[in-house]
Amino acid sequence: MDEQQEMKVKNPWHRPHIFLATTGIAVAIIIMVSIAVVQNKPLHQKYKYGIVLDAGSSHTSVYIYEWPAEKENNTGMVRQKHACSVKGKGISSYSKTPEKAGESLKECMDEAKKTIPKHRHHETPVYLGATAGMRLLKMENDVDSINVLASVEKSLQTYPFSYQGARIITGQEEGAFGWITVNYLSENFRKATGTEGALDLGGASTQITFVSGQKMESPDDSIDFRLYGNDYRLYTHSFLCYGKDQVLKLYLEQQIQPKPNMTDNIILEDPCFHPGYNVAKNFQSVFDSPCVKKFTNSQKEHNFRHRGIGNWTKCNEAIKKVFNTSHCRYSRCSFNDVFQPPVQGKFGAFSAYFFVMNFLKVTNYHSLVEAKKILDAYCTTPWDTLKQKHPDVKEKYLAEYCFSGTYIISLLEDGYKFTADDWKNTKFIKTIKDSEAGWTLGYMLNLTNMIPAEAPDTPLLPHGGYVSLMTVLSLLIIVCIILGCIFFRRPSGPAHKEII
Ligand SMILES: Nc1ccn([C@@H]2O[C@H](COP(=O)(O)OP(=O)(O)OP(=O)(O)O)[C@@H](O)[C@H]2O)c(=O)n1
Ligand SMILES: [Ca+2]
Repeated sequence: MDEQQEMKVKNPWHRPHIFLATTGIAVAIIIMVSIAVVQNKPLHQKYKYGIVLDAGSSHTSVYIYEWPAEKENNTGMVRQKHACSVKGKGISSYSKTPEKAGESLKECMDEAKKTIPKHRHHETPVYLGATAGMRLLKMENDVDSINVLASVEKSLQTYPFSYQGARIITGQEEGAFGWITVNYLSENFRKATGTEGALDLGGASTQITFVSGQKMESPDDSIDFRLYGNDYRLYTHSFLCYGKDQVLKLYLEQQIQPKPNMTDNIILEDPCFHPGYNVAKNFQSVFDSPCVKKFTNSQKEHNFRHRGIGNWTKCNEAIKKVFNTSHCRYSRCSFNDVFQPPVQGKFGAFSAYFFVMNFLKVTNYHSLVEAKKILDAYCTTPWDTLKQKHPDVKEKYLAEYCFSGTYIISLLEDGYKFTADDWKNTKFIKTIKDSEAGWTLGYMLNLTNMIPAEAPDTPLLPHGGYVSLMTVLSLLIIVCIILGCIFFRRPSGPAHKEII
């Protein structure tokens, strides 16, 4: 045996399996270190929290959001941890007893204190945004609206959180932040598929928001955003008085056609209410809103009889009249002389869109024609039959679903000019990945700068992928070490024997 042969036998590096095992270990270690450096993320996430109060016209909700502290600039990371519905009506209903507006928040805010870990309290921002109910109160009586806001502010400041203000948000903010919420939760800002529009139907106002490539003819209805490195031109409009409760007042006012010499003998035969529905109502209580103006104060003292006749076709015809389509100063309008480009893409419809359609069991799997048939059948159902069938549903809601469902279809079709295809592209939603759809999340993301204009640097891998890869590589190293040990120790091959 020559010298070269002897070297080969004595030097274990010359054995291919040892060489392979060592190279495997080295490569695995290099990959692991590189990924760990790029990933640069602790395994135990620390969570941060934020609180938003949605002071709506019909009720107030307190939302608690949470997100991993290290990932706050990534889309889809903030989620709803908890929601609490404040007992009673919206804060605008306390216009004559403002101190009660603040008191009403106590239960839900106490719950927030328990839900959020104590050491995070002082850094948790709290925002209150009031919507159409307070916009209407401000129009009616500015001082009353200031007092109500002062009362909720005083109450919120007694909590250990970081109070950031209570204000009436604009209809444009309400629409735009609802759109941000929907697209943030669906992670559409990073997808090539584009964004979806947002439809919000509240008690007092309604919003439509979508990306449009058309020329924006009215600057008030247009907002430009740069989010995660993409530019978006949004069309958004909020219709005050066209929420589900206020539009019912507009409709009833039109049905009654107030006359100067009105008495208590007025009977309203209403196609949007069920046969057998027969309730005495007070003009004052029905028409207590700046949205309806045709009743004089003396007329409001009277009562009227509200009788249902359950006729969907007539109901639909009557509802159409709440949309004024006789003038349009732009190239195209939705209604009431409001500019609107043609709707485009998919839509997520939430709040009362969902409550009403969910009750009626109408989805976008039904065609528009089928949806109308379902409503027709519902509207003609006698009132007594309905009450027996749904003993747990609040009577006020139950009585109004025929009107509200018909209004929703008319708002989409006659108001926003949705075609049967646009209807198919519209989903009625309550939540997206367990977080409620609405303006609050978008509002908080904006105020805490959690939606950057440019795409933030993202980790190489999602957390799950990172953990899996590290595990596989660790196993590979262990296997290589074991193999290496075995082959190092074992005398192998005939060459060895020959030496001995
Ligand atoms: N399970 C429910 C809950 C609410 N509603 C009704 O749906 C409407 C809208 O509710 P919401 O979206 O909560 O309206 P607000 O936010 O209070 O009103 P706005 O946004 O106009 O200020 C209200 O008439 C409310 O009474 C309903 O029909 N069924
Ligand atoms: Ca609302």
